[in-house]
This record gives sequence, C-alpha cells and structure tokens, in this order.
Amino acid sequence: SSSADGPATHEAPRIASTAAVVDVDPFDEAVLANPHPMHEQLREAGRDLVYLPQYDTYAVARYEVVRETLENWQDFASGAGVGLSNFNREEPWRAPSLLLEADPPRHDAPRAALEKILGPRRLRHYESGWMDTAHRLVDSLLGQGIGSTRELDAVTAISEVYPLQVFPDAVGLTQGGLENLLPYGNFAFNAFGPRNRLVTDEMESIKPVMAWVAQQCPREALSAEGFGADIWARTDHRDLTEEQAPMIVRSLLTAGVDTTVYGISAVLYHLASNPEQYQRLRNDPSLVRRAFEEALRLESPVQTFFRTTTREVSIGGTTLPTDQKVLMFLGAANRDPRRWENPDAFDLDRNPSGHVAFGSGIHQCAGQHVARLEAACILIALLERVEHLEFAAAPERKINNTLLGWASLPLRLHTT
Ligand code: HEM
Ligand SMILES: O=C(O)c1ccc(-c2ccccn2)cc1
Repeated sequence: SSSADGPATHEAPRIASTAAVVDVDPFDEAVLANPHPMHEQLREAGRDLVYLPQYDTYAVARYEVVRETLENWQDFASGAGVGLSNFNREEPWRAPSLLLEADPPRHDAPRAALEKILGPRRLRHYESGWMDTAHRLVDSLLGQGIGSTRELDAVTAISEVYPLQVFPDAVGLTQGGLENLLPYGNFAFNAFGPRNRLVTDEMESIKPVMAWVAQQCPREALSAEGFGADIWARTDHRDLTEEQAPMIVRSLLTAGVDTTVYGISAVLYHLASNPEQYQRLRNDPSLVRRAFEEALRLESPVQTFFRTTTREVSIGGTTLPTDQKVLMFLGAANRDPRRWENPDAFDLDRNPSGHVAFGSGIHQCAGQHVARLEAACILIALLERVEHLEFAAAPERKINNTLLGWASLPLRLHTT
C-alpha cells in the first residue's frame, strides 16, 4: 500500500505516529500473575491505541476500542492467527482452527454448524444429567453429615473435576485418556503468546497429547450421541465436509475444557472473597447466572489475544500499518472505569451484560452456553448445601500466557 509520500517501505515497522508507546511485557510471569496494574497503565496511557515495542505489536485496552476491534473482522482479521505469531510469516504449531483462525467466508459454515449444536435449545437436553452429576460431586465432597465444615482445594476438587465429568461425555469421547485434555488446552492457550518457556518447556511433551486429541476426532471414535456426533451428522447433508468435521471436534477439545475450569474457579474465588454476596446469592439462587457473568467480567479467564490488520486502518485517530498485530486486553476492557462503575467490585446488583469475556462479534464464544450451563449446575448444587464458604489459606495463581486463573483455592465450606 502506498501513501501520499510514495510506496510504503517495509524495512522498519513505521510506528503509527501518535500511538502511546508503553514499554511493558504482558507475558512476563509476574505480570501474568497480577495484570491489573499493567491494565491501568495501558488504559491511562493517553491514547486509544498503544504500541508495545518489545513485541512490535499495537494494543487496545479501553472497553469501547476493544469491543470495536473485536467486532471489525474486516480490518482486524483472524486468518493470520489470533496469537503473536503471524501465519502470513510463520508456520502455525498445528493446523489452523476453522473457526478461531478463519475469516468469512471460510469461517461461515463451521460457525453456523457449531452455533446450532451448542445453542441453548440443544443444551436443554443435557441439563438434568449435568445437574445430577453436580449433586453427586457436591455430596461426595461434603458427605451426608450436616452442620459440619469441610476443607478442600476448590480447584483440584471442583473446578478441574466437574467439567471433566460432563463435557468429554457430552462431546462423545469413548477412548479414555481424558488426562490429556487440560494439558492440551493449557499448551494451546500458552501458544497464543510468545515462545517463552511456558511454550518451549512443553514443545516435545505435547506431541503425544496432540496425537491423542487427533485420535478423538474421527467419526468412529465418537459415541452415537453428543456434540461430536451432531457435527459429523452435518456431513451427511453436506453442510460440512469430511475434512471440516474432525477439525471442529478438535475445536471443542481445545477451547472447551480449560476455559470452563478457569471460569468456575473465577466465580468460586469471588464468592469466597465476598461473603455478603454469597449470602445474597444463597437467598436468591435466581442470581446464579448473573454471579457467573460478573465473575467472568472481573476475571476474564481469557485475558488477551490478537488480530492482524488487513489494510492501513485507524484506531482512535491513529493510523496503523497493514499486516500488523493488535493485542486486545479483554481483562482491561472488563474493568475499564469508562464503562463500569466501581469496576473492581464483585456486585450482584450490577448488570454485567456487555462484558467481553466471551469476545464479541462473529467470533464470539461458540461455547458460551455450555460454559454457562456447567457453571450454573455446579453453583446451584453448592448453594443448596453450603451455608457459607471462606478461604482456608491464600489462593495460588496458575501461570499461562493467555489464561488468568488459579492453581489452588483452599476453601473451608460450612454445610447445612
Ligand atoms: C468460561 C469459559 C469460556 C470463555 C471465557 C471463552 C472465551 C472465548 C473467547 C473470548 C472467544 C473469542 C475468540 C476470538 O474472538 O478470537 C471464544 C471463542 C470460541 N470459543 Fe469459547 N470460551 C469459553 C468456553 C468455551 C467452551 C465451553 C467451548 C466449547 C464447547 C468454547 C468454544 C469456542 C470456540 C469454538 C470459539 C471460536 C468461535 C469462532 O471463532 O467463531 N469456548 N471463546
Ligand atoms: O477452534 C479452536 O481450536 C479454538 C477456539 C477458540 C479458542 C480461544 C482462543 C482465544 C480465546 C478463547 N478461545 C482456542 C481454540
């Protein structure tokens, strides 16, 4: 592309003249563990558009411009990958997703298929089974006794257990090896970041895990009922091809496990941190879905990912060059005081809708209703039997380039 003063050169990236340069490393492990001070720095740098020199990437952190960037798929594309790596220049670590890393029109058929299969109407079929599983898990944790207290790590005993009890079965996995799912998602979300040790440490060990995931996706590997079967059934009417179907099953296994584990940990963290809000919820369980959304707004389990410009485009009055990565800070947007009053408070009186924890626009989370149903079921089962909960010790962060969450949530549960 050329501008008024002749053809654009490409030897050095031209920094958009008026972007605010902020020299921070969003993938530094200390920052990954506590990103909120950096978010404030990025939001208050003086411009809608920020430039991060360490990664030669632009960035957006304010709510309005994050939302605009998410929704403008024409200028900010996904086809070059939604990680730091630009697929126009580097080989992806695995075949690109037909949803996440595809732009219209290639994105259209896989998206239309998955939207229907994971839609709220279809999910009603899973509701009673998932609720029963939640009751069984809570009863196994709390025992039959009443008026007692139980200490447990809510991550290892609840967040990492419940999704694995319901989701692989709903997808239709039949071959065992479910212990591969969390490591696979953990690696996939690390891989959106730079090739730091979080990625390089697992480059070799992830290979058999990738092979296991690939073996779960063929039609014959999946049970006759479930999300996988529903995806494959659409090849019978040519809504999808035999090449697309296994890749869409892979999408479920990549995006549908670690995210929900982090989401459930997020809401348990805030309920334990806000006892009066927990009592409010216990007295009015109809607030359970709002509690999950408010926790997603505050924690944004998926913190960041990228887009790539498809032409010279302006953000906030600053022109960006083409083929440039733009990092979107969903976590910063979800606590932007320009959009949210008292942004850091967990408040069940707030209407959290409009948060971007599930993204926005054509790539908005295709599994959001699955995530919501899982969280609602486990929360309802806990509310019925746990009078109040508190921290038994300090929680510990789990570190990932993209996901923000907890490795440990030591809780004391007082049961009725
Ligand atoms: C709390 C849990 C979850 C969170 C916070 C979350 C977050 C997100 C976000 C932010 C995106 C947008 C990515 C982009 O714009 O590039 C997304 C996309 C996606 N999510 Fe989720 N997700 C969650 C659970 C799930 C589950 C349970 C599934 C599968 C059952 C799933 C499947 C997908 C897929 C397939 C996409 C790509 C959609 C597209 O590109 O059209 N996610 N998710
Ligand atoms: O289709 C896939 O494999 C896939 C889909 C979605 C994600 C994702 C990425 C960033 C934020 C939330 N979800 C990852 C993988």
